[in-house]
Amino acid sequence: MTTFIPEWGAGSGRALQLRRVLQDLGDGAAVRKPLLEVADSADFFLEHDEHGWLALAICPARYADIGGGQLFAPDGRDAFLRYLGALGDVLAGALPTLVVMSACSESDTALLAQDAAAGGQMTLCSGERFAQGGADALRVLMRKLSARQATVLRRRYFPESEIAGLRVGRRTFHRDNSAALTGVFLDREQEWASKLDLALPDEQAALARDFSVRLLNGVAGCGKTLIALQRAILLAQSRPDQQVLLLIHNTHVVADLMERMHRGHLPIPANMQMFTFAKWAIRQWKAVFGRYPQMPKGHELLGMVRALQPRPPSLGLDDEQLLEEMNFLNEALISGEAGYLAADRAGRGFALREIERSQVWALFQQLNAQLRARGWRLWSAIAGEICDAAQQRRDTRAFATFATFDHILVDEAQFMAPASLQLIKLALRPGGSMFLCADPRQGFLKNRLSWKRVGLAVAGRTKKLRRSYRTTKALLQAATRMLARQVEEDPEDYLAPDFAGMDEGVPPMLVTVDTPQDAVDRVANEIAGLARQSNFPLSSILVMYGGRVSKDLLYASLCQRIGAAKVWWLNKDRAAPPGGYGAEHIRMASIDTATGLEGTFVFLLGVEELLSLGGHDRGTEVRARKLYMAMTRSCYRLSVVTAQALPDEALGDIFERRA
Ligand SMILES: Nc1ncnc2c1ncn2[C@@H]1O[C@H](COP(=O)(O)OP(=O)(O)OP(=O)(O)O)[C@@H](O)[C@H]1O
Repeated sequence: MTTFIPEWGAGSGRALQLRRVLQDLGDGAAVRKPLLEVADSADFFLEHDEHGWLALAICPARYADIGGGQLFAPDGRDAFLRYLGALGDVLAGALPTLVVMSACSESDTALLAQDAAAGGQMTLCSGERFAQGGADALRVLMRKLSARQATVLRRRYFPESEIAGLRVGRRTFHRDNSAALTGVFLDREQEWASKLDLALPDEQAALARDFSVRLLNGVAGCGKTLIALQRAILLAQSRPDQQVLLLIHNTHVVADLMERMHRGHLPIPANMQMFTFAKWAIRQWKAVFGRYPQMPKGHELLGMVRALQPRPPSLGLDDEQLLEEMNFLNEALISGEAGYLAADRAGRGFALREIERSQVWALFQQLNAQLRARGWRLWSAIAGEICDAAQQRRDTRAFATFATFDHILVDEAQFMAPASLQLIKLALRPGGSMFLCADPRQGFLKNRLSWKRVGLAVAGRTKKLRRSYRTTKALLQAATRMLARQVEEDPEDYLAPDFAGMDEGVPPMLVTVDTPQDAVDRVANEIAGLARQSNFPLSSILVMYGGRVSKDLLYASLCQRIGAAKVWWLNKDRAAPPGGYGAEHIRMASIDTATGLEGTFVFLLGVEELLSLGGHDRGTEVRARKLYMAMTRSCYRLSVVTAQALPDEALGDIFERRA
């Protein structure tokens, strides 16, 4: 089937007829319509894997308007000739162009063609002939373009699909400079996904009175973040009177994207904003309540929870589990005990009987009262409090400074709680659109929740992407095998990766050392070795650490080996690298905040806890998903360094072991 980019809905009779012909081009063909204003553009650009390219222009002018026959009216004729001249000018005439004179008869079109002396790569035909000739006639007219010509064409008419500022990835050290000349673009499926619903006929757009939602489900590294970013920019550029918001889960990814945009010379349009959800939610809270929310520090909060627990604890929950359950109450927007007793806690990892739920509810009330007395609140309460306030006032327009948007795009939506999604919905203007990107396999932070349960009708509005551009086959297979062994996937969300055509690569490596200090030394040594090889940019190196090593020691060792200005500790220098954008640096991040990041060479240490898999409880599932996320950060080589010997059978067929 021909891929229409953007997809067309049912339109007028004439559009349907056109679509029918183009549809017959079949598999391997794409029909692109420029979405940004480009002077003198044809209406469509047809690309066929075997036959090449063809520009297609539909000219609705009638013969008399152009001044056909012997009485050529100079104005109409000149304008028509200028129109043809501009169309034929693309790629110095190398691109064949078909102009369909949709309102002219066959004979009139023949006269026009003669008179206009359209020749070479320019063909004129009547609407009738176009319908008769069908896709076969189009294939005959198509011509292959060189990679460079195709790049010039795509940069001119579809600049939004070019991947700017591409940094890591295996091609970085293949020293493939040809990418600069031939460009790297979203693949057809990605481009299609990035432009879904962007050319709805008016009658369909009017149907989306409330708001429209799309879900992009994709395997790790299939380009979800990229697609969300490109779509947000395109929306902002093509609809300058509308407001666009891109929400990203991870602060580091925002910083990383800013750096990438800086490198690709891509400015953020004035009507687009990019935030982490947390930062945005705090701003919205302030807009509603007039001040910034205050929250206790982690240890203060745990202390309060501990003090609440009866002694000896009768609930069988440790302090962290109790706090997690209280956060669940906020995140699931549960507002009363009855609601809690009836709530679906599937996937929470521990069961609670009715009497226990009542106890938790009472403790939750006590904690909230204590927090309130100090002017504090749980972070998890932020989104729900705004939603409640909106409900009481019935309308968010009552909050003068509450920001609303025409389009909201959410990356890593698998981490969003129902309350967060509710807040996002609240910020959507009527008729707005919501575009969610998710990889359910990496969803280790939130409990299994279906989109339906959070009020988002994504059935039939979900696109799945299975091809990873980041990792190698060996790495993705290893991560997939590890996860499959530990986690029973939800069939609704299951997404089998497509391994076809991937670089083979080598399996991940597991290095066992004696102590956590040795693990730090080993990683610092390897990185110093890589840094000495001038063909590996430092930015291709990512170090992720877990709780079993000293992060300060790791940072100090790396700084000592390669220089403090060359180590970007993302959890410390949150917004920008120490040497500023554009400078070379390795990146170091806690595994808890590494979602969305990537590196050609990835080092993972201090994660012994994650490697002790086994069993099928919720804790194991959470650890396995986290390990899966971490393993799929690597584009090429992954080294895991552990200070704890693992039994051979544990991860024997997942990792290649090294001493
Ligand atoms: N068509 C493409 N051609 C070349 N590189 C691509 C293409 N699509 C994506 N990439 C690259 O693949 C990498 C992964 O993309 P991205 O981070 O957007 O994936 P993701 O689906 O968000 O991953 P994850 O969910 O695992 O964080 C990026 O380096 C991106 O630039």
